[in-house]
Amino acid sequence: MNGSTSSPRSSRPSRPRRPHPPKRNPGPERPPQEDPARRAALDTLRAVTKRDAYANLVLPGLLRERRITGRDAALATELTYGTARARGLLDAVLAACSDRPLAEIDDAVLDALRLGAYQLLRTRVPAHAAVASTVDLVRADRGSGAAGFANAVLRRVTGQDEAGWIDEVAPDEESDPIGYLAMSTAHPRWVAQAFAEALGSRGEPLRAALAADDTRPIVHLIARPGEISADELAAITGGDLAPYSPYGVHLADGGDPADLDVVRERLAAVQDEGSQLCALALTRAPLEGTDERWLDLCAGPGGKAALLGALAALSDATLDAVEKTPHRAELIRKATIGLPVDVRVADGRDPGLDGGYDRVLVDAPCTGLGALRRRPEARWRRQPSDVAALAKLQRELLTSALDLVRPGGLVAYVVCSPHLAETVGVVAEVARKTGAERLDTREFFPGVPNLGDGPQVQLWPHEHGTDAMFCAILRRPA
Ligand SMILES: C[S@@+](CC[C@H](N)C(=O)[O-])C[C@H]1O[C@@H](n2cnc3c(N)ncnc32)[C@H](O)[C@@H]1O
Repeated sequence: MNGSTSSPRSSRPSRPRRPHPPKRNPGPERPPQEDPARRAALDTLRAVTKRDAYANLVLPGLLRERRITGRDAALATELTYGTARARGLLDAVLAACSDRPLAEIDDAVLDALRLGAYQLLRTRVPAHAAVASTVDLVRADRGSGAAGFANAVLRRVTGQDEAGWIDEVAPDEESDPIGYLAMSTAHPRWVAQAFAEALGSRGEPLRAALAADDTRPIVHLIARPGEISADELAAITGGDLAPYSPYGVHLADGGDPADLDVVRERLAAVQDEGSQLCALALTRAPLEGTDERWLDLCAGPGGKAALLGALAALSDATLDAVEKTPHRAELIRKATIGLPVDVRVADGRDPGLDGGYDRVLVDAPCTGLGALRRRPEARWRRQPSDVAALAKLQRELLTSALDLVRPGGLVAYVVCSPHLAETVGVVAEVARKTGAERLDTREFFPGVPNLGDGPQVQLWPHEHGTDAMFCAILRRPA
């Protein structure tokens, strides 16, 4: 606990909480001075807390609606995403600075406190501005009593910088290195533990992997094979050729890629380079016999299906795309217009298909722990209890894929997660039960460094600049 905390939790008598003053009472001291960037940030954080919204979907709409642009928009974005990512660390600090448990603090006040604490600990916003602007927001939303409380808590936060607070609230680094790294990089402990197990590290690689979740990902585009080359796409967009995917382009900065003419005309699309590489790996693995019927068993919203469909068109093959959710199946249809792709709404575990496919992709539903940098709040929303149910579904889908592929045919199992229970755990068990052969998948990622001991491939943001995609290619026994 912070020594300056005025009334320790244990000494507080339990008594009914007073209702907050009416919302419209601005308090006697001064009228609230709302800053549009911080208001947009707080309103987005409220939507994340109240209705499980995605910050990166809510905020752009709010900015547009309120005509917030330029530096204000940049500030709102930085504060919103930064606060959502750092939530666990901010909560630990706020708990140390508050004389009541966080669970007893009004949601709206707590979200504002997080926003204020984030500015104090992780930005260069002057402390007085961070405190005053947050107190103004709280006063406007919850009145002067709550504003006084927020002011007191945030003043305690100003007592130390981030490093000082980490020393105080994190587990001991020597005896619990994973717990320490989890707190200092603002990750739930179970996520840090899962990364540590996948990396085989509790040291620098783990720190780098966790830190990479706080970096803003560069937009990756894919030049649709047969329509436009990566060189042409790079020249049109001013981007750089991707280091590993022959179809990939990295966009330097700024702007909404959906506004690009090449994207609107479907010559290119937004797709992480790791996703491109995993879909390509399936097509690169050598196959004896026929090679004309491909299947994507979990295809929505259609990113990999569009790439596979374009490659299928170039090699006289066809692709069947299965998706359980009708609206996502519709997205596949849109993404694959003009390609030899047949979309079917079905459960991939029993899709009612004849089988006999030459190549099958299983891009299974997963925790998404490999793409935490894309969804600011995701690390706090996922629960360790999600993993077992997903792993069961993943095993069933992979088993179904091996059933649908012809003898000697190939299956790529892909997830956007490094969690061992979703990756090697699934592949090892299904391979054992079905007798499928695990190929050295690293061979189908030519030029990509640091792929470990194989046979599977685990990509990492801090190593490869991609999402943490996992890929294993299996062959059904002939
Ligand atoms: C990781 S996403 C696939 C991403 C896609 N391959 C792409 O590149 O755009 C997994 C998809 O599987 C779908 N899904 C979930 N359970 C399924 C099931 N039992 N059968 C088929 N699809 C399922 C989800 O709706 C989701 O669209």
